[in-house]
Amino acid sequence: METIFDMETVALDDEDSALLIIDQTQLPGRREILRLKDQKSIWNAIYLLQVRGAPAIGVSAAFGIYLAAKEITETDFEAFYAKFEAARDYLDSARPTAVNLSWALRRMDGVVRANKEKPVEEIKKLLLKEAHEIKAEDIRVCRAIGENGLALLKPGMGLLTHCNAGQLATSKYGTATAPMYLGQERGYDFHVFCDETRPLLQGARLTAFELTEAGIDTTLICDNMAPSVMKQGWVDAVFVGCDRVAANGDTANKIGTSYVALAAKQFQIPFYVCAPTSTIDMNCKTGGEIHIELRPAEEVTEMWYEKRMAPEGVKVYNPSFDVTDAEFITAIITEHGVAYPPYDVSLKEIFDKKKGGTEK
Ligand SMILES: CSC[C@@H](O)[C@@H](O)C(=O)COP(=O)(O)O
Repeated sequence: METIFDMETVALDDEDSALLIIDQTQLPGRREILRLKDQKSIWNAIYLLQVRGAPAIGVSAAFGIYLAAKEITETDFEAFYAKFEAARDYLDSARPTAVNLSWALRRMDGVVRANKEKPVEEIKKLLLKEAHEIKAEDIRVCRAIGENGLALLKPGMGLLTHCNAGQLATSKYGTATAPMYLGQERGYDFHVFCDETRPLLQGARLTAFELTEAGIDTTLICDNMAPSVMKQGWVDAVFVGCDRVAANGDTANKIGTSYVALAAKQFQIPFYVCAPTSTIDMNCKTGGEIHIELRPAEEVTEMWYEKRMAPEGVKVYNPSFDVTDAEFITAIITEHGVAYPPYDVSLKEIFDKKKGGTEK
């Protein structure tokens, strides 16, 4: 039977002008590939979390804006660019916190602006190439994060993760899960605890699913059980992903992450953030500047339950992310190396190293 690792989280069918995604809202029960052919359905897929996770959103946006550009019939650059900009801003409005969305769209926009002297048809080809490169880069970046993360671990360790920063959130390997997958390949025999991650259950539905599918020893826990599991000495390190890292190391990730970090600090367990440099926003000085997405009340009161479980009329506060202060983060693992506090210095060094290389 086809496993989730035989499927692509995000792909492009250029011939059919369609963005292909695994519908993550159906997992683990159904493995359905959606073919998205218009901008509204791509926007909806991002907003409704049919495709989710910061890097996967970035790759979807890159293919999405390419498809939008392909549809534009104007051959005059100014007329083409006016429509391109409108499509770019529309996609960018789907979700605010994961910086990879605007990062990928900015990168695609850069291709258009840098080639404005060329015929529009040529620009479209360059956009296609750039979108494929963003995806290929995502795979290389996740693998490098996996190697850098694994170097911090020993065989037989107990790990804990929150939300899904896995293969389903990226093009391959995941970020927080990459050291787990590489460890599995190399016989490390990790034991992984997955927080279920209320309210949308990305940990239960997605992380527990992909880790068990990979044959990794996995235990699902409710979010409020992490301190108890830590107290019993079952967790040697926490690995989480991120949606936006500020220049001082403050990190926005799925709601509940900061509570895991607090518990890890209490039990002196290293707390690692796995961060592609595309998720580090050096223009954002501190976590206080990060726009936290608020989501509909129904996600808390009734979604995933057969019957509504909360009283009608109750007020609901449903932020999708929280910010973990830098002081709770042991290290930030990037594709260019591991950054330790003080992050304002070490993250700058990581970017200097990146500039010396070929990646954007
Ligand atoms: C490598 S994915 C990192 C983050 O995007 C992930 O941890 C997360 O918070 C995802 O939130 P989601 O709302 O499911 O998109």
